[in-house]
Amino acid sequence: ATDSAALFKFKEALQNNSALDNWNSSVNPCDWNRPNWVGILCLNGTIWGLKLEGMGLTGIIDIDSLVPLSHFRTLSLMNNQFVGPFPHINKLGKLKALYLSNNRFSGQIPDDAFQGMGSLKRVFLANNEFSGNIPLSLSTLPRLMELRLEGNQFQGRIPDFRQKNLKTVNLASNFLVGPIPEALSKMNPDSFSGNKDLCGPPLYSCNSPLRALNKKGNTLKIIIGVILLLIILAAIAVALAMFHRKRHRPELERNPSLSMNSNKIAPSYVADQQQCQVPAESSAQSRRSDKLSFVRDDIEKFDLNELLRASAEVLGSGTFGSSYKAAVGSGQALVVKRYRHMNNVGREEFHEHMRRLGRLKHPNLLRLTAYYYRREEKLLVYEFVENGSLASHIHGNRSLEGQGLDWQTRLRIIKGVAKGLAYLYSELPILVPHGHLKSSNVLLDPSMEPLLTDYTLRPVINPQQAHNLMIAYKSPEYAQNGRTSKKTDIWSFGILILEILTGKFPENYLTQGYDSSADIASWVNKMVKEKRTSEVFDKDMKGAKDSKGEMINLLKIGLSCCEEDVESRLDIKEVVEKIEQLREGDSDEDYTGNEGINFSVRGNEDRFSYTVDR
Ligand SMILES: Nc1ncnc2c1ncn2[C@@H]1O[C@H](COP(=O)(O)OP(=O)(O)OP(=O)(O)O)[C@@H](O)[C@H]1O
Repeated sequence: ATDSAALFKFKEALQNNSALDNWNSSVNPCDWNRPNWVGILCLNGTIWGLKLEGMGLTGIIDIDSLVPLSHFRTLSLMNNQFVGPFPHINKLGKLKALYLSNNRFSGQIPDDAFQGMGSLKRVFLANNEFSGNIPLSLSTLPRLMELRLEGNQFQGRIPDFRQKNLKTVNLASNFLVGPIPEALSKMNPDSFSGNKDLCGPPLYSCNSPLRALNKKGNTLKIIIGVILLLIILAAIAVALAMFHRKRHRPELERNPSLSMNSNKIAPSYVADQQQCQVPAESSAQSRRSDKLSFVRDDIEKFDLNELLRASAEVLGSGTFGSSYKAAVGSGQALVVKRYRHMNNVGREEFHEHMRRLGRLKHPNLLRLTAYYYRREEKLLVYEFVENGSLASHIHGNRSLEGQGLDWQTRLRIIKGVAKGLAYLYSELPILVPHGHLKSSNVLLDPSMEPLLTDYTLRPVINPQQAHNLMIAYKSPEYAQNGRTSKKTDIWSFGILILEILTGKFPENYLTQGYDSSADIASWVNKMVKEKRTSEVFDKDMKGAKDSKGEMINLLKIGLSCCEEDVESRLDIKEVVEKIEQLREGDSDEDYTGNEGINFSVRGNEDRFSYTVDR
C-alpha cells in the first residue's frame, strides 16, 4: 500500500499522464517479477524501477515521492516531453541507472547534482538542452560505467573522469573545448565529434597542424550546411504549396491521432471520418491508402475501420510500441502492435520487408497477418496467442499460471525456439535473423509449443532507436559497439535458455549497457564455480527427477551460447544439433555436486569454459 501510494503521488505530479491509466490501487503494482501496472519494473515482488518511455509525459518529476521505495534502483523517462531544470535526483541515493535522454530539459546542472550517488552506473541525459559545464560530481561517481551526454549545449572543458569502470562515454554535439582527459583517450572518436574545439587522443593532438585543418574543414562544413539548409527550406516551401492543393486527403493521414489513451485504438479518427464529406474521386483514393495490407490468405479478412472501431485491451507497452488485443469479424482475436520508431523507412522499402516477413511460415513462428503503413506510424497485426508469453509463465504469479512449467515443457519450448531460429537463419541468411529475442517475444500456443514473435524488425526500425532499444538480452560486444550479428542472437538465445532453466529474471534487461555483475550467465558461472549447481535450477520445475544429466547438458549449451569470446560462441547449427540430441533420463550425472560434470576452469579467468563437444 505504501509503495502504491508513493507511485500515485509520483503520477499525480505528472501531466499528460493518461498512458498510466491502468495504475489501479486495488491491484498490487507487482506480482513477484511481473508488473501489473504499465511502466513498473518489478524484482522479487519489490518495485525496482520505473520505465516510462515514449508516453508524451510532461509536468513535474516528484523525486521526493519515490524516496519511500526502498528497492528503487532505476528511473527511465526517456523520449517524453519534460522541460525545465535537472531534477534533484540525489535524494535517491541508491539509484543505479538514470535515463532522461530525448526530452527538453534545459539549464545548467549544478556541480554537486550527483553528490553521494555511490551506486550510480548509468547516466543518460542525451538530446536535451542542458547548458553550462558538465557537472563535476559526475567525474567522481565511483561506479559510473556509461555516460551519454550527446546532443546538448554543454560547454567548457571536460572534467577529469578517472573511473576505471567507465566503458562508454558520449559527449558528441556539444560546445566543449580543450583537451580530452587521458582516461577517455581510448573511447570511440565519434563520441567527441561535433564539439567546438576538443583535442587530444582519440582526436587530433592538441598541437597537431591537422587540427587547424580540421577546423577549416569545419568552416567548409558550415558553409555546405547553410547551402543545404537553403535547399531544404525551398523544398519545404514547394511541399507546402502542394499540400494546400491536396484538399481531400484520406482522414487517417490527416488525423494521425490513433489515440493511445483510449480503450479503442482510434475512436477520434472514426468519429471524424463519419462527419467527413469526401468527394467521390478522393474517397476512392482514401479507401486505398487507409487499407490494411494482408500478407496471409488463409484468414478471415477485415478492414482497418473495423479494427480501429473494435474495443481494444492494452496488453503492454514495449520498448518500441504498444500492443492491443482486439476482436473483429466473428470474434477473431488479434493483436495490433503500434510502432513509433519506424519513420525512417520509405513506403516501398517497408512494403517489401513486410512481404518478405509474410512469406515466412514455420510451426514455431507467429505469422504476420497484416500491416498498415503511414509515414509516422505503422501497425502490425498478428493473431492473439491464447497462452500468453513465456515470460508470464516463468516470472508471473505461479499460483495463477499453474505451478510453473515442468521440465518437459521447458525442454520442448527451448527445442521449438531453436527450430524457429534455425528456420529464420536459413530463410534470411543476410539479415540478423531475430534481433529481439527475449521471453516476452516467445508466445505459447494451446499445446505449449513456442511461437517466436517480433522477429527481423531491425531493418525497418530507426537506427538510432534500434541501437538504444533492441536486443534486450544484449551481449557484451553489442553493448560496446552496437552492432548486431548472428552471434548476438545466439547470446540472447543462451540467456533465454538460462532464464528458462533457472526461472531467474535476466536483470541485465533493465540496464541499457552490459553489466557482467547483473548478467545471468555470470551468476550461473559463479554458482557452478562455488559448487552450488543444484541451486541454479528453478525450484518449481516439476518432472526433473530423472533428467538431471540432460538439464546439466542444456545448462552447458546455454553457457556456451553466452561465451563472451564471439569466435568461441556456438553457431546456430551447433546449438540446434546439440539441443536436438537432448533426450530425457539419458544421463546419470548428478547435478548436486561437481562430480561427473565436464566443467573446466580456463586459466585464471573469472569465467568457466564448458567442455561442450563440438
Ligand atoms: N500475438 C500475441 N498474443 C498474445 N500476447 C501477445 C502477442 N503479442 C504480444 N503479446 C504480449 O503482449 C505484451 C506486450 O507486448 P509488446 O510486444 O508490446 O511488448 P514487449 O514484448 O514486452 O516488448 P518489446 O516491444 O520490446 O517487444 C507482452 O507481454 C507480450 O508477450
